[in-house]
Amino acid sequence: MPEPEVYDAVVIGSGEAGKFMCWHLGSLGQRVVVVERRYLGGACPNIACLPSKNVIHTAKVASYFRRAEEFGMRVDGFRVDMAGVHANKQRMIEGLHALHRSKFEASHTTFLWGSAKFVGDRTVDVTMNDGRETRTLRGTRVFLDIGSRATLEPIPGLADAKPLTHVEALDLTILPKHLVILGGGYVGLELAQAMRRLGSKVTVLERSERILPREDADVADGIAQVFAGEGIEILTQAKVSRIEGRSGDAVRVVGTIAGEERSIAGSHLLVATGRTPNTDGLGLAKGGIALTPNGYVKVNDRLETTAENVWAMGDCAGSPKFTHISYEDFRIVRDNLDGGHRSTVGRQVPSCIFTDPEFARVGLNESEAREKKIPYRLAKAPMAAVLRTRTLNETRGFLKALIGAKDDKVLGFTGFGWSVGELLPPFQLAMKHDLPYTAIDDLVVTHPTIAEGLGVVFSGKLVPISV
Ligand SMILES: Cc1cc2nc3c(=O)[nH]c(=O)nc-3n(C[C@H](O)[C@H](O)[C@H](O)COP(=O)(O)OP(=O)(O)OC[C@H]3O[C@@H](n4cnc5c(N)ncnc54)[C@H](O)[C@@H]3O)c2cc1C
Ligand SMILES: NC(=O)c1ccc[n+]([C@@H]2O[C@H](COP(=O)([O-])OP(=O)(O)OC[C@H]3O[C@@H](n4cnc5c(N)ncnc54)[C@H](O)[C@@H]3O)[C@@H](O)[C@H]2O)c1
Repeated sequence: MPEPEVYDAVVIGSGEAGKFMCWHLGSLGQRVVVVERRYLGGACPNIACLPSKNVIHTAKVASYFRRAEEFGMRVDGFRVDMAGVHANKQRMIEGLHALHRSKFEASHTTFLWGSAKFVGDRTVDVTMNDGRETRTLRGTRVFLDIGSRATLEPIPGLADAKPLTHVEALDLTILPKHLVILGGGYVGLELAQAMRRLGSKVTVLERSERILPREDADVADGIAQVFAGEGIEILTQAKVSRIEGRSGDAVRVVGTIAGEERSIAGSHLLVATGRTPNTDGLGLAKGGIALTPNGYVKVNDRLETTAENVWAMGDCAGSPKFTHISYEDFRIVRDNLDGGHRSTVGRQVPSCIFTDPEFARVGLNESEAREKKIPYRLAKAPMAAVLRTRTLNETRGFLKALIGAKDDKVLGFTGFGWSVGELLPPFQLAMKHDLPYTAIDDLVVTHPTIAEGLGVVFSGKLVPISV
């Protein structure tokens, strides 16, 4: 083995946690190197959160064209130019790249484009993308933030069908005639509605009894109703036995829907059936880094791996797969390096699905309360009671909060409606600092804002629900 280049910190993967670790340690004057094989700044700005929200917003613009008459406009025909949709998204990504480059430069991080592979304790070989000589790096500390990728289940014919994943779907410059989507979860639902609004025929196949199987039935039903109104076909209880043909040309999904033999033909196939950690092919065992049975890096509640002075953060560590959670992973590790005692145990995991209307949740929902036998009092109100929604012609949905059966603690909040993701923080604050729900209800909130929902949700009686 050649003599390694020694750094204070070797960061593998420039995703959310990895880049913040570089910027933090670099700003302290430490010698930091990051190895990134493809995406400057990781998945979020390149192929996941931000590009998908950009395309989703463009699709919303398209939906406004279709709704023009409702607002008193006359639009004499319009046409979606997918190359233009793509170009708009690319411009946003280029801006994000510039931002990332400036932060890596400001923190004096050495940025290496290449793939890292462990060859020993805290030591990696880097195969450089530009074909130059392999470099060997050793870190006093090593941080893994290698992310995850779309799962390709071993369904006969699936790999040969060359399906789209979110990566290719977000890079389309032509509109699929009929997009068939495997999976009615986060990726499947967000992209289903966006592609439908841009003009594709869309069919979603979900193996469970309903889309978003972990969420409450009223949320899943609400989204299903909106989708039906927009002409999106949702087929639940889908058991796919094989795929024929090729995505981009003609593809056919064969199996049963609710027990009945079916064959669904489309022009394109998108897989959105969950994630697989990028932990293969990295020689982690050579670095003394163990994996869980599901292939995630094995970590404790401080995100320490089985190798001393090696941490894993984000998707690859099996953390809930959200950018804000990867960022929180970074904060936990950062604070513990400074002598803190932060842990992943019991942390809040807020989430938002950017369908239109969007769905947001933090803490307990009704299904979990039933499952865990936690009695609660339910506050629920329609979004139409938040008067801002009437000014926007966006009255669909509801808000609900779960309050303790015997005290005024906030157990959880779920919103399905216009901009409800913005309502999460006050509930989070109350939950984190043990404030009663009345602390939220008592706020003087600007009129007319969606934030008035914070009071509206409590405007009726709290209904006791026994479980
Ligand atoms: C379509 C889509 C939309 C999403 N939307 C949202 C959203 O709106 N909000 C939200 O919170 N979350 C969203 N997510 C989830 C979110 O994108 C991920 O949870 C988050 O990006 C994970 O970040 P990370 O820090 O784990 O690593 P990543 O951002 O995945 O970064 C890992 C990096 O490591 C690099 N890498 C891997 N192996 C190696 C190696 N051997 N050598 C060198 N480099 C390597 C990869 O190239 C990658 O750049 C979305 C996901 C998808 C797929
Ligand atoms: N807005 C956001 O924050 C956002 C957006 C996109 C993705 N994400 C993150 O990325 C993760 C991955 O997203 P995802 O949509 O790939 O996974 P997911 O777990 O959210 O949903 C996958 C869905 O596919 C279904 N499924 C699995 N195998 C199937 C099969 N063979 N046939 C039909 N249905 C099948 C599952 O029952 C599930 O409902 C999410 O869980 C989330 O953490 C977040």
